Amino acid sequence: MSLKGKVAVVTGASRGIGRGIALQLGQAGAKVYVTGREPKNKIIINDPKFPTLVQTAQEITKRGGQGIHVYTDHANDDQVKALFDRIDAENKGKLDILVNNAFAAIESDEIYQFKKFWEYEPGFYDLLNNVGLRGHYVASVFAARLFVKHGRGGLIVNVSSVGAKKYFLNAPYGVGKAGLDRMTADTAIDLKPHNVAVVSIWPGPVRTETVLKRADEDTSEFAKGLVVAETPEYPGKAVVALAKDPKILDKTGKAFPTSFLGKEYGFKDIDDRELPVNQEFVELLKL
Ligand SMILES: NC(=O)c1ccc[n+]([C@@H]2O[C@H](COP(=O)([O-])OP(=O)(O)OC[C@H]3O[C@@H](n4cnc5c(N)ncnc54)[C@H](O)[C@@H]3O)[C@@H](O)[C@H]2O)c1
Repeated sequence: MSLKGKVAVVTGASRGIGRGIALQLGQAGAKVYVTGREPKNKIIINDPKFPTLVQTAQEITKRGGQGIHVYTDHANDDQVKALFDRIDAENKGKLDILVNNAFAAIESDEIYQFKKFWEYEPGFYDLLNNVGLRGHYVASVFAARLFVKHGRGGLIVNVSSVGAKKYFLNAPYGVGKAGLDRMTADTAIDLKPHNVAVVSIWPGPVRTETVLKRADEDTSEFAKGLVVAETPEYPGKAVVALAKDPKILDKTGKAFPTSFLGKEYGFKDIDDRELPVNQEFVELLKL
């Protein structure tokens, strides 16, 4: 079963997990709208050393889907509304999948300072949760309006983390991820009568460009752990499996580790590794 004919949006897809998810959706045949901020330095757009939104869209098309890049700053509600208006107009209201992934803090140096919450300025909370939690809420509002108006069902996947259930990185990271999983649970209740499922995924450590660059400069246990980490496309395989599941509404409102979904749906990472189910995550989620 392919995703040909399906229309998807992946937010924050110029690099990292968003890019990995967008590429897998494209490989499965979907039309994928990918979002990210417009680069300030136009010269890098065609430089293969710098992952860009345009390159993600091109790679989606190369793999058999249709990639469309739409420069969108997810801190700007008007731009997000314009994105969904465009999708509505270009697809006669058809939208099947929204993946809420854009996240502003991983690229900032501050997050790696591992300070106590009061040692950061209050605005640190906004860096973690404006494009993250709030931006995911805003995109969900506009996507839900399309899903409900056109009555064809749908799927929202929220990219969450173990930070939803235990201390990870810093206090506002956990607040945002716990809020996101709660958003998954509560928006799922509102959307279930419209056959729209909402699911959170928890990747394990992922070998994104940013994380690998940090790991090069780092000798911590976290950096060593990356040897067994997921590639950015493994969460993408999880999203594709969820999108193909005819019983997806059985999962609505809940969070799932990507490795748990790998076992359940029988997919491997793109380098052919079968990732062990993360038992700590499974216990935290009481799956
Ligand atoms: N990397 C990991 O190991 C890991 C593990 C579990 C969960 N996660 C979660 O996955 C999500 C993505 O993380 P990542 O590691 O891929 O981060 P990343 O920094 O590599 O990628 C974030 C993406 O969001 C985009 N973005 C940032 N600000 C934006 C804005 N204002 N508007 C539009 N796009 C914007 C970036 O351009 C980029 O494409 C986060 O929610 C993170 O918590 C990451």
